[in-house]
Amino acid sequence: MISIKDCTIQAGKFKISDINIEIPTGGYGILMGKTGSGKTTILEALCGLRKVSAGTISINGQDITKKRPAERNIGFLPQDIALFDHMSVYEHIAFGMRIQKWDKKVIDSRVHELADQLQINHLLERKPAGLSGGEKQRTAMGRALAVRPQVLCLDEPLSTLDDDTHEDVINLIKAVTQENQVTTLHITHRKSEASLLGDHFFELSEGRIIQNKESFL
Ligand SMILES: Nc1ncnc2c1ncn2[C@@H]1O[C@H](COP(=O)(O)OP(=O)(O)OP(=O)(O)O)[C@@H](O)[C@H]1O
Repeated sequence: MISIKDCTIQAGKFKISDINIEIPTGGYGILMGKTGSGKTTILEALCGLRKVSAGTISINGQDITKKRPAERNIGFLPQDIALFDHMSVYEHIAFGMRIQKWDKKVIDSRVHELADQLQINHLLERKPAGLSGGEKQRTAMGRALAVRPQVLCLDEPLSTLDDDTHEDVINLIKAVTQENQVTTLHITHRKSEASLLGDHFFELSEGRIIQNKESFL
């Protein structure tokens, strides 16, 4: 379960208070709201990239408010995807597991398992230059999911895709998040994306979180 409780988060002069978001284990939370309303700021606080000055953040009942990003067991797909030019698709997916010093054979088998799920087997030796937008998204998704995080944070992961690719990747995200049993918080501006993927819906409006029962925000 993701629980953001009574949090105050600041980014420069920008500040949001009394932020409350709760998503049960295995749930898929959608966060919407106007541009500049603070959605990324909330996601960054959850991932540990931004401090909270009040309130608590916990995952599966464990208080992680003061933990470093690497200790939180959260997979993060940032808005700009942020792939590394010099690394192959294989190396991207293996990245977190190598840092955590997983056994080589286990890394190899996990890379192939995810590449299968994400349908990027044929791209494992390629570098990001020349990959399509959808292929880059899948690679970043593989990197985010590799170490079996409890929580996945997606910041507008599909914003650069055309309508057909968009639908393909939505179906893929749905399948992959279910297969990997992660609790997800996903920022999007698209209502269709929200209703196809989400089961918990939050809107950030004038600094307040409103929880909606349905996806039509
Ligand atoms: N480091 C910073 N210093 C000053 N202001 C910041 C900083 N980071 C973010 N902000 C401001 O905080 C506000 C919220 O930004 P944030 O990126 O969280 O919005 P958002 O809802 O994700 O927007 P978008 O939908 O456009 O991605 C913006 O006004 C932004 O300029």
